[in-house]
Amino acid sequence: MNHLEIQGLTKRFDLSSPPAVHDVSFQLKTGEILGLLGPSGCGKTTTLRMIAGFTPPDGGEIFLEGASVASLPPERRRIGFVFQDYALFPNKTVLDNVIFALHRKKRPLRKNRARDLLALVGLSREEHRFPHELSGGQQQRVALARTLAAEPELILLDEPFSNLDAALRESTRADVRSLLKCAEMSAILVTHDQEEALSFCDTLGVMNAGTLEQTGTPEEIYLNPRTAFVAQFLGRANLLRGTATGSTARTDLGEIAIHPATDGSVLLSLRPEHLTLLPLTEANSPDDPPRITSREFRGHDLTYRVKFRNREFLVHTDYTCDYPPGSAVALAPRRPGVVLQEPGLCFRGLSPGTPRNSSG
Ligand SMILES: Nc1ncnc2c1ncn2[C@@H]1O[C@H](COP(=O)(O)OP(=O)(O)OP(=O)(O)O)[C@@H](O)[C@H]1O
Repeated sequence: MNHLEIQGLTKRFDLSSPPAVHDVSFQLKTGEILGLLGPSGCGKTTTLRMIAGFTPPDGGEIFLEGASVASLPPERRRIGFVFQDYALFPNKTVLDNVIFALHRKKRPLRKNRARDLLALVGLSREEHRFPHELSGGQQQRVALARTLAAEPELILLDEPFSNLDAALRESTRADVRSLLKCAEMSAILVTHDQEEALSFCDTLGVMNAGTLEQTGTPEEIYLNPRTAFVAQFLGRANLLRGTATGSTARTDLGEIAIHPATDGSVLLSLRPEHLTLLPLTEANSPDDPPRITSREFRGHDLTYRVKFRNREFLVHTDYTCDYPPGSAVALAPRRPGVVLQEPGLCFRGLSPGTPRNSSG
């Protein structure tokens, strides 16, 4: 059974504007960490707040362990919420902050349980400190210990790492992920940081303007983006028009492999690392060949901008594929172009409008 199931969740704050969240559906398995990813204002926090019970939905259903939570107030949903600003009590010690969240436990048991939780988040030695005596990452771990103290069945994390500097953010999110995994907690992380989503989450949902455009594992979404928005929001993408006949398409780059098979006009996504540069030969030398406009050495790879037919392609190669700026080169795909969903597009073997993968 799914731990959490959301069906057709919808919220409109203002009748004169489009809904903040429109017909959002997804599932979360026990112990799974789902990332809700999308640009500012796309409806991530509103979705989280509806699950927690802070914002009433206008439509749709939320099931926890198969039971609807519609009639339950936030405190009876057994959902923990970790906020961006940690919301610790500044005048209480670390230990007392956690003890405060244990009010449902019998008084003599509280201190030991709080110490167990602080040990779990690696802060036993800091129990007598006050929040202002801790680093941002340590404060975040206290907030997590306090949320775990309430023994929630699900934890919702709203941009919990955004106040930390880059180095601390990376180590804190690795710590928090392993804590959640140790505790076998299901969690939803809201973020607009794609690197955070990729490294922290088991599955992702990419939101755009109130709707969920695609769900799947990070690999599925990265390698098979469904729409141009997803292709460009998660990673970088070269978008290319073409005319498809089955598994190939005629494009500015010549005839290239595509997937899935389709016919007619298509919009394709090619990741920069799925393109490569080759020396020009008589066979691949058009009148006005692709030309390198910039070359950036990035240690383990090289990033090129290549101008061809009045547009720019982004290409990532390994450092051995070395051409100086200004060179004329051949531009070749190393993987099939991914056919993106557009209105009216029909994949071979599927009826019009059918998503090409069942995960999203
Ligand atoms: N209480 C509210 N009253 C009116 N409009 C709201 C309210 N809360 C959110 N909105 C609007 O709903 C839309 C979605 O907001 P939401 O906070 O869910 O986006 P978000 O994806 O979490 O953004 P961010 O990444 O900036 O936090 C926005 O247009 C926002 O202005």
